[in-house]
Amino acid sequence: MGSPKLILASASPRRRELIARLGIVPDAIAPAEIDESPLKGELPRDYAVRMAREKAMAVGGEGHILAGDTVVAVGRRILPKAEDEATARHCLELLSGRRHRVLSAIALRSPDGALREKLSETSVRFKRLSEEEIAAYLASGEWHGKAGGYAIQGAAEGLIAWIEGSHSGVVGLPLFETRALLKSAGFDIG
Ligand SMILES: Cc1cn([C@H]2C[C@H](O)[C@@H](COP(=O)(O)OP(=O)(O)OP(=O)(O)O)O2)c(=O)[nH]c1=O
Repeated sequence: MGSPKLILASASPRRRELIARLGIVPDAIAPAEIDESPLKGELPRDYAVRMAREKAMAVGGEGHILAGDTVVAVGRRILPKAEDEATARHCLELLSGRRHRVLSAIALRSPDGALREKLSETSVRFKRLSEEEIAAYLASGEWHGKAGGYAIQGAAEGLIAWIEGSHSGVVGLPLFETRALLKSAGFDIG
């Protein structure tokens, strides 16, 4: 018997590319529209898991539904997705020269209603960023729409001194956790 059907509840091309590295092509892609505001006092990891779960619940269709959510946190503080340059600058100034965490949660809803979740946690440290480095990175535009105002899969990796955890998790879909979750749901993965 082949693998069950998979629906990827995501608008992110990066999640599609990452899951392809496991040899999986989703049967359908269905972006989840949900309210992504954190609750008052919500911890970063709780927020990431809740978002992944809500995305998996928001999408319909026949098959297993996989969703993910990636959150950048400094201590208990959840950084925004940078939609404008001022926000991106603010994030980069905050991340400069210090360690932060990237929480990447995934949720898989099975046709029988069962919901499985996993969380990947990665520590990342940027070098101390000079004004020139920040200005050049802002000019690249790569921060646009990214949690925490950077994308490790682009030029920002040249500014990252150290990472411990899951590189794919930082990009948006932790492959170790995703493979384990899909396998436990009966997917045929080599
Ligand atoms: C830190 C970091 C974030 N990001 C991106 C991934 C996500 O686009 C974004 C986190 O937002 P998410 O809400 O996790 O994902 P999304 O809105 O892009 O897609 P969807 O909800 O439809 O699945 O930040 C990177 O691409 N690279 C990085 O290094």
